[in-house]
Amino acid sequence: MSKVVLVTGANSGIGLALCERLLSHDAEGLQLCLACRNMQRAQAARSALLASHPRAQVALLQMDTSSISSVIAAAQEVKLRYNRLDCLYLNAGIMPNPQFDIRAFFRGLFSSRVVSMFATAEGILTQKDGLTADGLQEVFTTNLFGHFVLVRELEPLLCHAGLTSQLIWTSSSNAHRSAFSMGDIQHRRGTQPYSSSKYASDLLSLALNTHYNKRGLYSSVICPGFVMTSLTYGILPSFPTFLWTLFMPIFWLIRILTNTFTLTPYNGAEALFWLFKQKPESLDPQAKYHSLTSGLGRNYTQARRMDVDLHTSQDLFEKLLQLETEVDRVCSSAADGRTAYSTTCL
Ligand SMILES: NC(=O)C1=CN([C@@H]2O[C@H](COP(=O)(O)OP(=O)(O)OC[C@H]3O[C@@H](n4cnc5c(N)ncnc54)[C@H](OP(=O)(O)O)[C@@H]3O)[C@@H](O)[C@H]2O)C=CC1
Ligand SMILES: CC(C)CCC[C@@H](C)[C@H]1CC[C@H]2C3=C(CC[C@]12C)[C@@]1(C)CCC(=O)C[C@@H]1CC3
Repeated sequence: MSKVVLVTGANSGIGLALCERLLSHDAEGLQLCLACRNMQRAQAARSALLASHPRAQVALLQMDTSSISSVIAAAQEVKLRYNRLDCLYLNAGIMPNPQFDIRAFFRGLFSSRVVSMFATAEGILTQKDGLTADGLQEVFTTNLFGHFVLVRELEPLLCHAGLTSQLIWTSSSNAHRSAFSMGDIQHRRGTQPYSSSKYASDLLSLALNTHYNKRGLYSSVICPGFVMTSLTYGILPSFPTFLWTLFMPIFWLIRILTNTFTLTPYNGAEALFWLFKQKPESLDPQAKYHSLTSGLGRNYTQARRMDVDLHTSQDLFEKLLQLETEVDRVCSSAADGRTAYSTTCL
């Protein structure tokens, strides 16, 4: 029986490289569904995949993870098309308006924190977040909450008696506990919405295991390392792409110090692909699976313990459930014409 795999943010970067790797592994035994917000880019990605795997089954699904109504409509469509889902990759993500602190970077270069700075970008990167049409924080909704709603909506396809399914989150080494606050899960007030959203995905994955393992659904988290994609090009927008290419020899040298410099989307997708081949029951719910590339260019996956605890993960899960109910209430009253479609109160 062919496996049904859905990937969000599949039209570029790490998501697209993952699709390519999955099809190279098993082109005919998969039903791959690319969930993307921009159908033109999605179509281009599908054509590229079919060019190298002409017999593959590759479907497209329109979904904008920053819009809750779009996520719910997409989930409805998935339920019409498939009767089960084996693997759901929660990969779509944004880091809008990044601010790179050059001074902090140079201070870090000449400190004992240099390796950790290159691996995690701690202390050198902030972002300016915006609001979605629903009045939610954009980074939180795109990276985390839209995916949470998707999982909840797809529960009937993911939880099947006697069978197992997998959720695989693309998190980051930039996920820091210090950026996250339980009193402000959307990160309305801080300057590190990206780090906060990724730390929240680490917590949420643990909570999802607590709630769903007994129903055959397992959740894991990966970190792709530092990969050159449109997301990272956006960090230094004044840098033309060729300058990044000129830096490649420096990055290869840094890779000798920190094997987190995976650099290519293919290498970055290593842990995503590795997890697909594992028995979900055998995975550690408290581990983050890192894509790593050695100085000699060898790709491998390594599990590292996450800085998460059950109590905090449970608190976040409950807050997300509350927010889901609230968004649902606002959506239904908007549909009845009772209130404007806005959740600025959340
Ligand atoms: N590159 C890196 O070094 C690292 C990346 N990551 C994570 O990897 C994931 C993939 O990023 P990466 O491949 O680097 O970057 P890309 O920008 O290449 O890919 C991001 C993907 O997410 C999609 N996306 C963004 N916003 C939405 C939305 N609202 N609805 C649906 N899809 C959306 C993009 O679609 P569109 O083309 O329409 O914008 C694109 O397909 C992200 O979660 C990122 O945080 C984690 C650690 C390091
Ligand atoms: C010679 C200079 C131009 C080098 C600049 C390097 C930095 C731009 C990068 C060093 C560590 C990188 C990093 C990320 C972005 C780019 C760096 C800050 C991420 C934050 C990208 C997104 C993630 O999820 C984690 C990455 C950690 C490392």
